[in-house]
Amino acid sequence: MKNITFYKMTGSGNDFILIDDMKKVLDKKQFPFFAHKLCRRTWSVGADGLIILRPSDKKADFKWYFYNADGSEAEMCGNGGRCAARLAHLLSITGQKLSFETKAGIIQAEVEQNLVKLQLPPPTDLDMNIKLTIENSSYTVHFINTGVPHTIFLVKDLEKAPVLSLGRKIRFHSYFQPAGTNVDFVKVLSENGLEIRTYERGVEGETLACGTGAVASAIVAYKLGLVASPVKIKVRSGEILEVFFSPTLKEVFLKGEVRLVCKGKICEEALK
Ligand SMILES: N[C@@H](CCC[C@H](N)C(=O)O)C(=O)O
Repeated sequence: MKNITFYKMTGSGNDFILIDDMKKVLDKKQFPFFAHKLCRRTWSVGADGLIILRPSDKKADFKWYFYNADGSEAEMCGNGGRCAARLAHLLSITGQKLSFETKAGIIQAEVEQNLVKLQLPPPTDLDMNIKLTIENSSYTVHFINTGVPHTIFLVKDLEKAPVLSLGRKIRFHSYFQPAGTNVDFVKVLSENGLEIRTYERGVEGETLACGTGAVASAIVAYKLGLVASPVKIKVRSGEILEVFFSPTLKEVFLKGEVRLVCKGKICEEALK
């Protein structure tokens, strides 16, 4: 790992370490360990997740390996996917229109300078109006899988929403086991506008943005008759993600800004 080049990128405030391993020099078995060590803030590079680009076995431009900060592997990540697409284009691994292989299927992407649009897999497992009892209080939530599992909780006051405490209780609630869930607290702003805060599985805390969470929130709000496509979603960083979809939800897109922050070499001590 020593002397390996990494890139730090942020997708609307969701930050990632990216490594080009198209030549397959790294040991795949160590990817979870690298994620766990490198994503530690203060002690290492620090990020919400680690993304490793490798050649695709199927008919895509590349295959990615995505790990959360705790070293767990996730099937998909909307903001990470937008970062990976932009990096692959910047490194001339792909053209402006590209595809990449994930555990959630092949994702299509389009890069236009710092704006990246992804087509996500059609959502699955929609489960509306779930009644949860947590410490003698009842909550009505909604579940959807937009590549990864998300639970949506509609709130009126997002500033006062107990994202960490209630988010963690919902994330680990028996109803969602064994996979667990990400939890999005959602406020409806208008027919085409939402604001969200997300508790992320695998980061085990609030992140500044979540792409699959933005998509999940927009689709659940659409199913409840609260919004129509396109939906602009304000995330915790203050940035706006755009989600648009066909009425049947067979085509779902996520668009937003991506920044390349820096490029560097991993030092041995970053893994200590
Ligand atoms: N931040 C991501 C989602 C990353 C995966 C998630 N933490 C999980 O384990 O399900 C996004 O932008 O979609």
